[in-house]
Amino acid sequence: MKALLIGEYKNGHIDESFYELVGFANKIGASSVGFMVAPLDVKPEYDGKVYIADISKAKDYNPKVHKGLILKLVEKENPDVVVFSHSSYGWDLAPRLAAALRAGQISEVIDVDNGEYIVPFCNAKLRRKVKPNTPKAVLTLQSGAFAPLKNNTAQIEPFDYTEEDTNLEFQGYEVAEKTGVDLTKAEVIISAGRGVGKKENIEIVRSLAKALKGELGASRPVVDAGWLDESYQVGTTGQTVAPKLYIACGISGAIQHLVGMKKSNFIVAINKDKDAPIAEVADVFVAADLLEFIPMLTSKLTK
Ligand SMILES: Cc1cc2nc3c(=O)[nH]c(=O)nc-3n(C[C@H](O)[C@H](O)[C@H](O)COP(=O)(O)OP(=O)(O)OC[C@H]3O[C@@H](n4cnc5c(N)ncnc54)[C@H](O)[C@@H]3O)c2cc1C
Repeated sequence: MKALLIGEYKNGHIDESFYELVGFANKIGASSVGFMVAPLDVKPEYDGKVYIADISKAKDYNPKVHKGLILKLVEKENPDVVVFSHSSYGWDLAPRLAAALRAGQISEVIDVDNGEYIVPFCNAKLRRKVKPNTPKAVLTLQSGAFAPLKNNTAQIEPFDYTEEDTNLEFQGYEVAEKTGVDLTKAEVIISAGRGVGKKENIEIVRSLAKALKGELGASRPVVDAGWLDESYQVGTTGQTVAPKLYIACGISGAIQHLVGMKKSNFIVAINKDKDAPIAEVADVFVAADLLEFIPMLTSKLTK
């Protein structure tokens, strides 16, 4: 098995997600080569060869140009799998590449089992195993699903730029405006999940946050339901946090939530389902109905 790992270079540095692709290749026992559009003097910490297309010519992003480069490299290296991060770059480029290669595309891989790729579905409530039935496959990997792997400085090989596309011009990155609460600086976060049941019950979690002098956070369904605004959301499409203490209340532990909070120093999960996946990352798991347990805990703390 050979993997072509597509890294991303953004705002002056290699995106750390590249090393998760390296970790993935290592996990499946594949040999690998890397590729990224970057300055030619970039230094990926990767034990192997990384092809670099000059970013001053190919620009940060242009789907036609970047696809053209990768197609050329696929011809040269003949990988079995081309691997992207499940980022906006990967979302846009992986399907284009798969269509051009007539290869199966598997999005949001979170694990591998005996040659089958595991991906979430039904809003990540369930997982299924998928196996491509084409000789090559194009994958995107969910961020945080594979442990990053860094090695020595890579051997760099400049990769020629030939494609041109004058119809599109890269305009730059725009950072989404931050409104509301900034959870990235909080030392204590108490997050409410769908398990709170209804908007009014958010107050139960808010009281605990107040008693612990912490900030209130939320999983996505709580935001989608309009119980809290999106500035409270933790996860892939919310904030990434690393507080000293994170208490997940009625949160199942979907990968998209875990990615945003699993670097917390100490994690407590309160969940009535003792088999909830959040148990895998929790230091303390309280198997209880949060509607009974949290008011008791808050009253002890405020006595
Ligand atoms: C592209 C994409 C991006 C996403 N981005 C994010 C993101 O940034 N952040 C995010 O959080 N999610 C995100 N999601 C959604 C994610 O996949 C999950 O659906 C979501 O995290 C589940 O939220 P939850 O754990 O609150 O709800 P559920 O999965 O419904 O879990 C509720 C939990 O509460 C427990 N529970 C129920 N009642 C009680 C009670 N009375 N007491 C105690 N426990 C109880 C249940 O046992 C269950 O474990 C994303 C999904 C997609 C597809």
